[in-house]
Amino acid sequence: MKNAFVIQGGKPLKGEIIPQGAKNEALQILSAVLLTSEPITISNIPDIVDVKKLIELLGDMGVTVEQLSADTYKFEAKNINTDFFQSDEFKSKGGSLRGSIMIVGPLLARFGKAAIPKPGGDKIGRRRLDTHFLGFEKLGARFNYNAESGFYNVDASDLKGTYILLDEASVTGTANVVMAAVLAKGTTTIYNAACEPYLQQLCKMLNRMGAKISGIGSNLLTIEGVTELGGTEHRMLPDMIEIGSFIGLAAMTGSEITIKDVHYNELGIIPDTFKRLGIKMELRGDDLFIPAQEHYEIESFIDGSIMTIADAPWPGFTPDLISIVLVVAIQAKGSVLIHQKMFESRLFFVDKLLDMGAQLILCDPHRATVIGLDNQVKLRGISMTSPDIRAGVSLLIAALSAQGQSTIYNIEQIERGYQHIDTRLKALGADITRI
Ligand SMILES: CC(=O)N[C@H]1[C@@H](OP(=O)(O)OP(=O)(O)OC[C@H]2O[C@@H](n3ccc(=O)[nH]c3=O)[C@H](O)[C@@H]2O)O[C@H](CO)[C@@H](O)[C@@H]1O
Ligand SMILES: C=C(OP(=O)(O)O)C(=O)O
Repeated sequence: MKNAFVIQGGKPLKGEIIPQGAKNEALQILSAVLLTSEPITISNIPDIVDVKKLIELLGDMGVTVEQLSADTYKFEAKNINTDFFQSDEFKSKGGSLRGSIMIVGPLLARFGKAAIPKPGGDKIGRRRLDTHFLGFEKLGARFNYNAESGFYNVDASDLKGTYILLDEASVTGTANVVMAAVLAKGTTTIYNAACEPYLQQLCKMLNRMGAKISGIGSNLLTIEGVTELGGTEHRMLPDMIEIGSFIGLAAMTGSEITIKDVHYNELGIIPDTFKRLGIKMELRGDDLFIPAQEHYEIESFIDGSIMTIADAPWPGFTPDLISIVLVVAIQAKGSVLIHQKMFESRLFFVDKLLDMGAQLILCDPHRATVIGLDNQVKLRGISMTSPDIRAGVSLLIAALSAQGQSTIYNIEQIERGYQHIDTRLKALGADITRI
């Protein structure tokens, strides 16, 4: 299997790119098909490794999966084999991606039991699951850890609605608890709920299936339990993290790129955050046009102090774009403090950027100061390994902007979340070879 990209950098790109369907929405929406025995048709499903793994896992459990077109599937969770959850196969497949944790909520809601293997996902710091466990427990679930098998078995034969104050606004945690609560008896109130567009999309889909969720888009959700849910159709939003990545790519490589059908109103603070780095963009209909820019200048705060870009739960700036912002700042004019608050190991990839010639200081595991080069000096190509999905794309952007050849190993990390990325960037003129 070919697992590296060789990139000849320094060539400006040009053209149109269509963002894929959202990875993190897809993982929630696909898990929700387990909530009903009726058919659910989902379109704009991204063709990426994590999503394919989850679809395969659903099939292993007994869900009928029919692919209707390249990005549209029909699912029918009529006959679910609950014994599968104790198998080694489930342990290895379920344990290989983060999103698999979200099948637990629907399974508890519909079958009263589930098992949880330790989930995968990026190694970007501690990734605890307390919010999921505490939420399920509040609804009446009981956990039993089997040290021998490495599974948490959960029993939830009688879920009852209640008031739940989440210990943090966890994205997958909120989705999981919502999916458990929709079929619980009585009313559940979830406060400090995460409210990313992923969750809004999930709640809207559940309501179309017959659920009664109000407060969508806020951090206070009220869910009146119903006895059963029916089928529906759902279309995934474009991936806002991919859109942010393409904005960064355009700026850093001095390219003119049009990002098609971005659903601008769902992008929250993302465009404004890139604008704070001085990146110009224009909304044309629902397409985002990024002009070729030789220079972009980082703004200061109103009091004249140095700009800080930090992540926060939605509607704050998503942590999944912090690595991209960091890389793009390297060729800006001015300085910026990048603060990755949520994850403690997500900035360590900057040692590769230093090797490429970036001017930055890693202040501590959470913070890096970038002193922009203003395109006076180009980065130089090197060989490097991608540690996680977003660092991987950031390194790819850096490599495309650099002089000379770069090699990025471990591109499985990138392909976990970016669909056919080499082919799509080649269509814009990028020189990328897979080896
Ligand atoms: C499959 C999926 O959807 N993955 C996303 C999901 O992961 P996931 O749902 O696993 O992440 P969580 O939202 O649970 O939390 C992420 C990290 O942030 C910390 N935290 C969380 C909330 C908070 O208010 N304060 C805080 O510090 C948590 O302790 C944890 O370390 O959300 C993350 C945070 O947007 C994203 O990076 C991941 O891409
Ligand atoms: C960290 C991410 O994904 P996961 O939660 O699947 O590891 C991400 O999408 O940036």
